[in-house]
Amino acid sequence: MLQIKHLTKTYGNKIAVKDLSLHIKPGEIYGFIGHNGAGKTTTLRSVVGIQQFDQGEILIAGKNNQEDPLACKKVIAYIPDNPDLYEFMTGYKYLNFVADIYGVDSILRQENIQKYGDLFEITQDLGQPISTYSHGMKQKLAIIAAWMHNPQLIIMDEPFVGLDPKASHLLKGMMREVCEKNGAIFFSTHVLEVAEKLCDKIAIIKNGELIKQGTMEEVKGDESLEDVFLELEEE
Ligand SMILES: Nc1ncnc2c1ncn2[C@@H]1O[C@H](COP(=O)(O)OP(=O)(O)OP(=O)(O)O)[C@@H](O)[C@H]1O
Repeated sequence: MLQIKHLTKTYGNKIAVKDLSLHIKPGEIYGFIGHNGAGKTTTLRSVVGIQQFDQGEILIAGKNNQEDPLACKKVIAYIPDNPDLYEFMTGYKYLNFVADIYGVDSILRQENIQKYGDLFEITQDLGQPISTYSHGMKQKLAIIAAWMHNPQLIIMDEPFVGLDPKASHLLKGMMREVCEKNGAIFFSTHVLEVAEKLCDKIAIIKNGELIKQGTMEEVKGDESLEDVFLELEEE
């Protein structure tokens, strides 16, 4: 579903990501963890095609994201670390705007807006401008927008930040559902307890370089993910 091959990205003299390779298969929830400034956002932004990179290749469902960006964007959804939405739009307007971009038919969009609006308990707020929403409400709206076109690959940067416990629980279930339909999820998080419970596989990045990856068992063995992560950080 997603193949990152030898990705390198520099900002001036700073190497943000160095020779990073990862393979995420259909049906997998893949967690991406690392210290602040490790290179997670840089990697995710390169995958979704909103940032140029210096070297490497990224394939999404077999297509190169630089040579065929539209085909790639059609099958993915991206939730950035900060839900910077169009504040002047109402929630409804924003969801319809996203649905228009992806060509979602009117029946499916209404179903999705109703279903996820009710589940996240923001249906009654969808008529209000986004500028009046709390951080968590904006995050919920960004999640509903991401799920609007039934994407095959969902990329999320710190998706649980700002969500209340019920919404976090709901999102975890939605992530699992995507994978049961043979989709895949690649997401960054600092919440290691969530990663440990939720992820099939995990990659740990340190100073731009991948230092460990594999199934949860391969990465942590009998230890907790937190202990393994802290040990690797010390090395
Ligand atoms: N636009 C930019 N210009 C210059 N340097 C940048 C830019 N964006 C990121 N960096 C640098 O690249 C490195 C990786 O940053 P990145 O945002 O990818 O880290 P991260 O792992 O997502 O961190 P965090 O967990 O804090 O969100 C950091 O050293 C950061 O300072």
